[in-house]
Parts: sequence; C-alpha cells; structure tokens
Amino acid sequence: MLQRRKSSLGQTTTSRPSAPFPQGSPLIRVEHLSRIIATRTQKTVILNDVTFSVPAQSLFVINGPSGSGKSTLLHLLTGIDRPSSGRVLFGAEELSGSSENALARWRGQHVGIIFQFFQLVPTLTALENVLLALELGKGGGLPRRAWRERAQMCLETVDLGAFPHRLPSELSGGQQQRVAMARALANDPPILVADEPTGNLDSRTAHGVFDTLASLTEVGKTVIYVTHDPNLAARAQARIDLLDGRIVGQHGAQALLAASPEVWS
Ligand SMILES: Nc1ncnc2c1ncn2[C@@H]1O[C@H](COP(=O)(O)OP(=O)(O)OP(=O)(O)O)[C@@H](O)[C@H]1O
Repeated sequence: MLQRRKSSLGQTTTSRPSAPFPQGSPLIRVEHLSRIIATRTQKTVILNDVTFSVPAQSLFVINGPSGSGKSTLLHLLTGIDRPSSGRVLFGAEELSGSSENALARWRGQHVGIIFQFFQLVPTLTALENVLLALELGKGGGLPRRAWRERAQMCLETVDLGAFPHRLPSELSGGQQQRVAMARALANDPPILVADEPTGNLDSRTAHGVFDTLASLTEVGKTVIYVTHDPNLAARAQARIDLLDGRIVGQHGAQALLAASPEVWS
C-alpha cells in the first residue's frame, strides 16, 4: 500500500530534504496512456498514447482547448477513471492495480482538489469550510485539538488569514478560490490538482491565484494545473499541450527528460 505522509504544512517545509520524492524527480509517471470509449457502433479515442512525467514539487500544467482530453487525463491521473491501456505510476506504485476502495483511500490521502467553481459550503465560514475538510479527512493524522490552528494556518498560507469568519458570499471570487485552496491543503496531501481553477476569474485575479499555487511548490507540494489559458500555461515550470487526445507540445522537457529518461526513450 502507498505510504501516508503525515507531516503538517510547516513540517513539510522542514522535511523537504528527506522527502521521498526530491524536487524534480518524477512523482507521477504516465506511460502510453490511452482511453477509448467503445459502444456497439462506435469507438471514440479520447486519449491516444500519452506519455509524460510530473516532476515532484513543481507546478505542472496540462494545457489544451476544450475537448482535447484534459479532464479525462486528470481523472486517470487521480484514479477516478481507469485507462484502456498504458499505466499511471505514483512513485513505484501502479494506480490501476488497486481496488476502487484502495484508490478512493489513496486519493483522500494524497490528492487535494481545487475546482473551477470553488464548491464551498455557502452557510459555513472560510475557517469552517477548511475544518469540514479536516473532519472528512480525519485531520490528516493530526489530533482533533490541533484542527482549528491547522485550518487557520492553511488560510494564512493562501493569504486569507484575516478573514476566517467570513462566509463565501462575503468574499470576492479570488478570495473564495483561496478558501478552496486552503481546504485542499487541509489534510496535507502531497499533490494538489486544480481543474481550471481560474476559469471563473478575471485575468489579474487569475494570475494571483496561479502565483499562490506556484508558491505551494516551495512547501513541498506538487501542483497539477489544468487550463486552456495559454498565458497562464506559459508560466508553468513544466507543461504538456494536448490536442485531440494527443500530446502536441512539451515544455520544461529538459527537466523532465533528466528526471525520467526511461519514460522519454
Ligand atoms: N464518456 C464519454 N463518451 C464519449 N465521449 C466522451 C466521453 N467523455 C469525454 N468524451 C469526449 O472526449 C473528448 C475529451 O473530453 P474532456 O472532457 O476530457 O476534454 P477537456 O479538454 O477537459 O474539455 P473542456 O476544457 O471543455 O472541459 C471530448 O470530445 C468529449 O466529448
């Protein structure tokens, strides 16, 4: 079974040198991944022989226009969907070899998800939204008495420490997305997945949210950021460009190549 990282945000920072995946090493490896939907009359190739790796503690962008296969790829990366062929490895562990229950547990412990439309509970304050994630994730290994402090720390990490008691309706769109980021951090997952997190925000706010997500790589997080916005995509440390289910561009590939030559050979 995959091992749980039990560090808190602060501990993650100090424990970086001994982290199991040093910065730049391949945290996730995707090998010849395809997803085909077949009906009795039709075969639709949604992803076609996609190979890349995601460097640990980087902000990695999956870029492409609508319908290019971004969401499908994200579902395969997080074990929500299973590939028709090929495989996804987290470290040495192959995700598709696990049962549904094991995959759900793995996701709960390893992946924090940030959605385009925030999906905050409107009747709960910013702090309570983060506390709810701790409740659902059993505090990420922290004792219950430490949860409030932890939730406040997550809000401070995303520059929202001054507004713990505001309801989502009392926050701007960018601030609501920051609450969603704090919520995703609550149980200290090593991977954050952001699915078009700025698609609902103006350009200036979007770049601010991008900056905050990029800064989380400094505290040991690996951020997978899905966007169709070429301006944001161009700012990533590494990225792939998708079109019609195929990779048509790789950037930051030198770093990726150095990190995982076997995937690129
Ligand atoms: N279950 C399915 N059956 C048939 N086709 C599907 C299915 N799921 C997705 N597709 C098709 O696969 C392609 C890729 O879809 P996907 O949602 O992954 O793209 P996307 O890049 O995330 O798009 P968007 O940016 O609009 O969300 C699309 O053409 C979509 O219509």
